[in-house]
Amino acid sequence: MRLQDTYKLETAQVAKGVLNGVQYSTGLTASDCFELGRQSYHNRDYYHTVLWMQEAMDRLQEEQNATTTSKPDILEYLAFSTYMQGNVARALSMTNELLELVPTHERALGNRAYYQKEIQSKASQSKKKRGEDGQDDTAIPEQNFTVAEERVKTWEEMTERERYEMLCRGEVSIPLEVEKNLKCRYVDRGIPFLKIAPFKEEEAYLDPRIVFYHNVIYDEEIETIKRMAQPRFKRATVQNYKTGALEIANYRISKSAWLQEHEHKHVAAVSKRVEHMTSMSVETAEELQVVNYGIGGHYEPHFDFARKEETNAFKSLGTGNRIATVLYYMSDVEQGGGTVFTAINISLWPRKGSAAFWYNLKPNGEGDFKTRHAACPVLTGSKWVANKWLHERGQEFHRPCTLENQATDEVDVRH
Ligand SMILES: O=C(O)CCC(=O)C(=O)O
Ligand SMILES: [Fe+2]
Repeated sequence: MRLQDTYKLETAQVAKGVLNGVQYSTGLTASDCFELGRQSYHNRDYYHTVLWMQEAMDRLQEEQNATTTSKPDILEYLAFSTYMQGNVARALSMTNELLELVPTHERALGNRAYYQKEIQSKASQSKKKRGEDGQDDTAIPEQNFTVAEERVKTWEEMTERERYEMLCRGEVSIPLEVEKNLKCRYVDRGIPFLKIAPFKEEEAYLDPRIVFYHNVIYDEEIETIKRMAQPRFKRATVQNYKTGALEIANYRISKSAWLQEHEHKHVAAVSKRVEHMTSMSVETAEELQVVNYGIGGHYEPHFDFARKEETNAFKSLGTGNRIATVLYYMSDVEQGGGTVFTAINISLWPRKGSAAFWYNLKPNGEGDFKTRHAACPVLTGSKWVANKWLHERGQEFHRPCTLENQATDEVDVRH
């Protein structure tokens, strides 16, 4: 249901196994759709119950020998959920249809009486109101459910959720005045090794500076890392805002594992490369966090740094706050799975072998709220990433702090 909403997928298309125009599977039967409707119903999600029960009904009509799902069952869910959605008249007509099929259906009889009473009491209420101006008051009011056409909202008017979903769907392109200043370059940072094989750096945004490095993790390293992480995978956790304790949360759905540099030369190499990429020390960095998102896996908008009030976060590490993030992409993702920044409205798309890098803290050590970001739900395929979080301690000579707010990060353009 989350995927359906985020990616605006039509129920009939999903039921056919078609996602954004790509045929993936053979499609769903009436009883599959019924089951999805039933699950939605149990989650009190009447909106999706109606969508999926309606689809079950359409499929049932097409299927010749459907045995597991029956029309009365569908009608019962459909009628009640339609009522819960506020359309009593339609709920009543569905209940009548159900009673034509099963005249003795007890719940339906009860519901019919209830719906009729509700409609009558609404009618008499509106009679009283209308009586005042002498208008016709005999008809039962028609339930009219046309949705007024909405004006397109500006970014400021949208909720973060709406922005997040739009960014995930790739509907937001970067403004021209921002894009025209973005550059790609080869960087060697004066490091002999990089002079031979410089990094391919691509700017994705300038304030805050978010860059991509391409071809910075090799297939062989990726294979090692995946192989090592797999047996250790646990459901990913998040830190409790107040206590600092690690907890499972529905806003982060993925599996993760931590790898140490000394465990394998490939882990060490990937970690060391972060130093070259960022010109910072990994001495105080966290271990490499490997993350795998399956279909529907996601991480809703968050900051990687700890806010002032989160006094317990990273306390035990004793290395200060998370100054920067390097996010290695270890797979392409067929559909979905972007990394989106909801405060500055940009989407990054996973590309196997690339890494994204940004500072979470401003040069004065305060958290940069513009770095708020999220991992979009994976629609098809599987997404693998590895996080390397750099900490403040040990960076004094690499990224000196300033008293000012403004970014002083110089772009290294040496060739
Ligand atoms: O997987 C992604 O694209 C982002 C992951 C992320 O933000 C995190 O793990 O903190
Ligand atoms: Fe993050």
